[in-house]
Amino acid sequence: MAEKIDWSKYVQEQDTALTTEVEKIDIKEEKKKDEPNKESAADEASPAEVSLLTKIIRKGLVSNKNDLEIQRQNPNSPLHSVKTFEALNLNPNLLKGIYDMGFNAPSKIQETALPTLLAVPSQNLIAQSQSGTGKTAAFVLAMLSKVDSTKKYPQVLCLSPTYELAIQTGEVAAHMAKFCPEIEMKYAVRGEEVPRGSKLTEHIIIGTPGKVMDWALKFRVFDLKKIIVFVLDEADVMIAQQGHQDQCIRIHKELGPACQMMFFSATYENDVMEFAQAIVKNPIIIRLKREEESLDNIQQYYVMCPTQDHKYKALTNIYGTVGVGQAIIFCHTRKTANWLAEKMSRDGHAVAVLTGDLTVEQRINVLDRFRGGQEKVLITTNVLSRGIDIEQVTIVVNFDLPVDQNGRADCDTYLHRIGRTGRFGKHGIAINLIDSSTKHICKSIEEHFNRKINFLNAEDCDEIEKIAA
Ligand SMILES: Nc1ncnc2c1ncn2[C@@H]1O[C@H](COP(=O)(O)OP(=O)(O)OP(=O)(O)O)[C@@H](O)[C@H]1O
Repeated sequence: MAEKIDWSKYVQEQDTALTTEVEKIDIKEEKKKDEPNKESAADEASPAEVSLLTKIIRKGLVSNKNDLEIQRQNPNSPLHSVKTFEALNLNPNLLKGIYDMGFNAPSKIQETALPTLLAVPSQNLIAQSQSGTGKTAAFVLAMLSKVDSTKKYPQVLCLSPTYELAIQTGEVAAHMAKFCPEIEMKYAVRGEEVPRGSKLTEHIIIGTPGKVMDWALKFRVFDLKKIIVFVLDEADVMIAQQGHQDQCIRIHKELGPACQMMFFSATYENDVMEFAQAIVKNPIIIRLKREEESLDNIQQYYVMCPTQDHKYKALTNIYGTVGVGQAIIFCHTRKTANWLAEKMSRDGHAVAVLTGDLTVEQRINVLDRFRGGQEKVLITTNVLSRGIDIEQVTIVVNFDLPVDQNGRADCDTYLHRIGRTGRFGKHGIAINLIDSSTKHICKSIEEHFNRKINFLNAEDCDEIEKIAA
């Protein structure tokens, strides 16, 4: 008979080993600047909130103009891309599900990642691609393809950082598996309970780390050793965020050596990527090349405004003249955002405001209304800087330029703020309201991206009309 393992001892040992490894790699728990802050500080969201809001705000596929960079540690790994879903030799009922979702051809990340995800023998993957480029659909398709429905136990495990994202992924899976009723799924999220002593018979588990850990390690309702596919969605958040990190790593440690790893994220900080590579054996790595090109369709301007009131006047002038589409206005603090929202509302504009004051539910509500066009102007802070993917947004205004904790130009945030308008070859306009004390920041941004930011006279309606044409 096989020797009985003392799991609690085993888990403890693994934890200690892992903690040492994590410390060695020096993953920051969460950056201080991401913490909810005092009134005067910049308003930032946690990565988990950002990813949730990003998903909520976005509709439809974002076409990725940037190249993906592929690295592989094992040169013998097969690498090819596919231009059609048929070329993947999928179960015909899955293919039917894909077409039923309205997908005609794979997106860039799908054409690159799917052959690796579906390869036999299985191949580990760490993939990065921007939000909305089809990552979820890619790993869901791989999850469904790998299931052996004749075996009545969990074989695929997908971890998401939040309840909402787990449900969203489950909904994608349910739609894709519409014509494969034999594949069964189970959510391991809050509110879902399983009787102690029972064994799960579903093939796929989609859940949050805490619940999955309870089910797998405390109640033992399924066996992590039998999982053949392990998906870490929002891997960046999962690895870098305290709480999630410990749980994911514990779960990961329990998986069998042959389990296929699929790590997906829109962003990977370097230390997180380093850590991912330390725990995923021989992965193929698909990384996004830097987004420099995303400024191509966006005309950038600056307007000189000596005071806050001048900024306000410039803003209403520009918006009143351009008038079409929707606008997002970024402020540095919640206080400015609320002040501006109040002033614009008083002047009869339909504005929405989204700051870190609101609960996640309230933010979703605000975004839903904005996406539905109920408000034309959304005033926000950095809480939303990485989540702008609303097609009808034609103007992004930096009421305050993004700066880092040291008051220097925050070029990454600038790119995130303005880089989501002007998609699909459409023109987008970015307007920066500056004064003599922030002119140098505008200059730094201009130099960083090597893209001209032109002067705009906000009192000259003809000129404004010209830029909007
Ligand atoms: N091949 C495709 N053809 C058409 N639409 C697609 C395709 N793949 C995905 N989509 C759609 O594009 C949208 C974005 O896809 P998906 O949610 O998979 O992106 P994502 O990269 O996972 O985004 P995020 O990082 O926000 O999770 C969804 O509405 C999805 O239904």
